Amino acid sequence: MSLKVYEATCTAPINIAVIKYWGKRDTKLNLPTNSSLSVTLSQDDLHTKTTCRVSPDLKDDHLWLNGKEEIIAQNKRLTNVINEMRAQRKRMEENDNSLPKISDYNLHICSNNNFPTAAGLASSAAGFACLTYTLATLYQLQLDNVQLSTIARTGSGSACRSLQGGYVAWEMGEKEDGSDSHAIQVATREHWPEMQAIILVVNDTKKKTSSTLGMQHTVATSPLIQHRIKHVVPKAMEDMKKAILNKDFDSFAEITMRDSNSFHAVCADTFPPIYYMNDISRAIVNAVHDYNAAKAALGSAQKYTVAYTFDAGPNAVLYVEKKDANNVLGVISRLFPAAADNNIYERFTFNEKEVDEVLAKMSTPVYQQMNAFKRIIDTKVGDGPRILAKEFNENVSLLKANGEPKELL
Ligand SMILES: Nc1ncnc2c1ncn2[C@@H]1O[C@H](COP(=O)(O)OP(=O)(O)OP(=O)(O)O)[C@@H](O)[C@H]1O
Ligand SMILES: C[C@@](O)(CCOP(=O)(O)OP(=O)(O)O)CC(=O)O
Repeated sequence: MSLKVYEATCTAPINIAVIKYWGKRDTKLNLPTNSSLSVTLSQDDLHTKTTCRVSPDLKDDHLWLNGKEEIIAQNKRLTNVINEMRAQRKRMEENDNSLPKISDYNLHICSNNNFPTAAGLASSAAGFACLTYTLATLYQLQLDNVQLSTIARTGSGSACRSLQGGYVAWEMGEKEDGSDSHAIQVATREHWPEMQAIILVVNDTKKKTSSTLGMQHTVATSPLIQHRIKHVVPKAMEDMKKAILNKDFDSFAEITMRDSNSFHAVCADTFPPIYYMNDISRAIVNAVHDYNAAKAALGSAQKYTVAYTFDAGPNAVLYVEKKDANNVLGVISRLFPAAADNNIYERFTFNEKEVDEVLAKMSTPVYQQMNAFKRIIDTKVGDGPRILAKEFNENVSLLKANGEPKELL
């Protein structure tokens, strides 16, 4: 006879930083050398989904990521989060005898990302936020989002910012134990609903230098990062919070682009240098500056209509207000053409006359190589993690009744 099963399934969003986290002062606890700030993107488009189950039936702990087993004991990031959540549950059980002793049961975890893993699309952020949130739901822990963020941080730094929706700051903190290094919401997604993001996926394969290692090399070898930490980021954080609260797109855009450039400059200052952006990324940067100038010349009251940012990879994330998103994409479709048999732009309809008007004021040449993008994701600002089920539900769970992972769809 099968014994009682406790299970939870949740989803969590990715976040894309507009002020980047790059550098650790403590590599075990993922304590950063600077604060950072990000925008949470909609889970309707990109998300991690995770099911966690405990039961006296299960013989060992197991975790499957995108259908493939990961050995938990060999992955410090996973053990950090899982051990801490178990310990929290155990303390609760010790203080309340009426609670079932589920912290002693083995765990089966199944997690799927609906987008490429380890390709610079913040999979570790969504992944560890989802793991933390799903375990908290399973174990019924009474922790708020700020407390959860300190635990998710020990899995992957950027994950602490995916526990809330909207605009989220990760305050670096000062304490050695990391208890004050957590994420705080700056504004909800409803505060600035016009904000949209367009992700131009240039490459969706696993990157050569992981963020974890890349930032450690930068801290160890780059003199420039000291300037970034001490003088650039503190002011950018203050100015960015004001820009968001005032819904001031010009300031938001300029700080975002400058910070992306500052981050890639410290990567280039690393020895040997790290280059995440490629020729297509740089062509996008030039096109965005040219586009902004053309719009201003055509009488736009804004200095910037669109902003770019690049994480540890060549993919561009463009932030743009809803009123401008279609025109920006229309111009991109002309400058980065798709071959006749490539339908990447097909789902969009552009006002070709308005696209021509902007292009006439621009000097960026058409990119010679066709099919620059593997995929285009147009999305909006989103909410924090969602609970899909607090018990086993066959339709929602990623695990079969016998505890094995379901086949990937
Ligand atoms: N759903 C998940 N559950 C648990 N761990 C995950 C999940 N998704 C990703 N990870 C972990 O995160 C690692 C990828 O992190 P990495 O920082 O290299 O790439 P990324 O997060 O996609 O890119 P970046 O952080 O630079 O934007 C994976 O190899 C895996 O260990
Ligand atoms: C460029 C970034 O995306 C780097 C993210 O680094 P990670 O959070 O993936 O690093 P670890 O803490 O080692 O897991 C910038 C950012 O998201 O702030």
